Amino acid sequence: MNIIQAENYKQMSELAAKKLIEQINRKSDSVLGLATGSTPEGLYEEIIKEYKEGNVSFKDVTTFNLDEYVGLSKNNDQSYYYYMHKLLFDHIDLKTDQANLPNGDAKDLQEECSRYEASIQQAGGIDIQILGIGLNGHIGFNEPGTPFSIQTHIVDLDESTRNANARFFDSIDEVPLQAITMGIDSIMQTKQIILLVSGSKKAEALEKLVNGPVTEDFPASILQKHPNVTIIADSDALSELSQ
Ligand SMILES: O=P(O)(O)OC[C@H]1O[C@](O)(CO)[C@@H](O)[C@@H]1O
Repeated sequence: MNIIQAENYKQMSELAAKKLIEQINRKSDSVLGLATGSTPEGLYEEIIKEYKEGNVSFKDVTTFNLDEYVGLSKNNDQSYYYYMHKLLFDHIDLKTDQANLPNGDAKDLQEECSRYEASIQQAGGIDIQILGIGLNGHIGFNEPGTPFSIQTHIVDLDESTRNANARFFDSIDEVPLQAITMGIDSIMQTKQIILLVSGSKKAEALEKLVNGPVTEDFPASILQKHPNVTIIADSDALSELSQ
């Protein structure tokens, strides 16, 4: 694993944007894997800035998001569909039909998982995947105990994850109980991974990811086995590693 130390959140976001833009400028029809949560918000701001300055175009790019809540419609302002449009897609020249998220409002969720996984394969696989990490080591919404062999699937969200994400909702009761997420196997099949980690709250999780045992009890530990992972972390997140 290659670890890049950023001074702070802004620099982490700039470095990640630079890597994504280099990828697109090298291969205009790149397939990007995108993440939600607080961590990539700065990355998306940087990308929009670079796009507006004419440094990159997304017209041939395809994107796949990691996950989506079950039961929220696209118009719900807590859905990841809404988040991605508001924070990125509405500001760049990515074609709407090239921007993919699991449909958490599908009638047949199982079928939706298979359809989503197949559409990633049809697009030729993901060239570069952006990841964040949850405090309990989740990547996407793959909670501790998720089999490493699983592809896109429906998950019951951990109480700790619902609590962590309650800050985006009016109350914890409104946080969905389930989500659709790309599985660990789907993530491991991506060609390159950029993991973003910011803040002292994530320091312990990052230390476990890098130095801990590879175990389904801590899903992110599987990244030790991926051939091309770059971690971009700020100094607060790296505090447990550098001791
Ligand atoms: O960036 P945050 O908000 O700390 O979230 C960490 C991770 O948790 C999720 O939001 C899912 O809860 C992931 O999509 C994200 O990578």
